[in-house]
Amino acid sequence: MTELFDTRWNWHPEPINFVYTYTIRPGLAKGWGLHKEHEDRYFLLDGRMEIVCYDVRPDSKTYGEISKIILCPENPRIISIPAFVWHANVNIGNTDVRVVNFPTQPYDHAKPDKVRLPIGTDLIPYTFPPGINGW
Ligand SMILES: Cc1cn([C@H]2C[C@H](O)[C@@H](COP(=O)(O)OP(=O)(O)O[C@H]3O[C@@H](C)C(=O)[C@@H](O)[C@H]3O)O2)c(=O)[nH]c1=O
Repeated sequence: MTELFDTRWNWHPEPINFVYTYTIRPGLAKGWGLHKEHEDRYFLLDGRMEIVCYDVRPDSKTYGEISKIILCPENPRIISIPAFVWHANVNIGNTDVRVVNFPTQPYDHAKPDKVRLPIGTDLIPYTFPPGINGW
């Protein structure tokens, strides 16, 4: 049994109003993606996932930096990705990754809050290992 979210933790000021799950096959990445309005809040259900982040918030102390977070079953946790942080979610294991996302806004089918770049872009100073394919 693993709890995913509890407002009494006072971990995040925004309530839950929308939840979905996604899968990433081995060797694949969802990225790069950036949201201008909402935060993503991820909880890993299965597999091993590395999130590579590139912070383009001008007022951030990590502006211009790359950071990486690994989500794995040995260390269950919920993490948030702020708006205006590019992120690529990479399956670094041999089995499917399954993640629950509790974004701070519901998905707008008519106008998705999402900007994409290919993972091989020159605009982000990061090179993925050979064999990783994005969208
Ligand atoms: C997120 C979402 C997508 N969709 C649809 C729209 C589209 O046809 C299809 C795939 O959409 P997406 O490409 O946005 O979903 P996905 O490929 O899961 O992209 C993900 O990428 C990472 C980097 C993120 O930042 C996540 O927030 C999420 O956007 O699913 C929904 O119907 N509801 C939803 O809540």
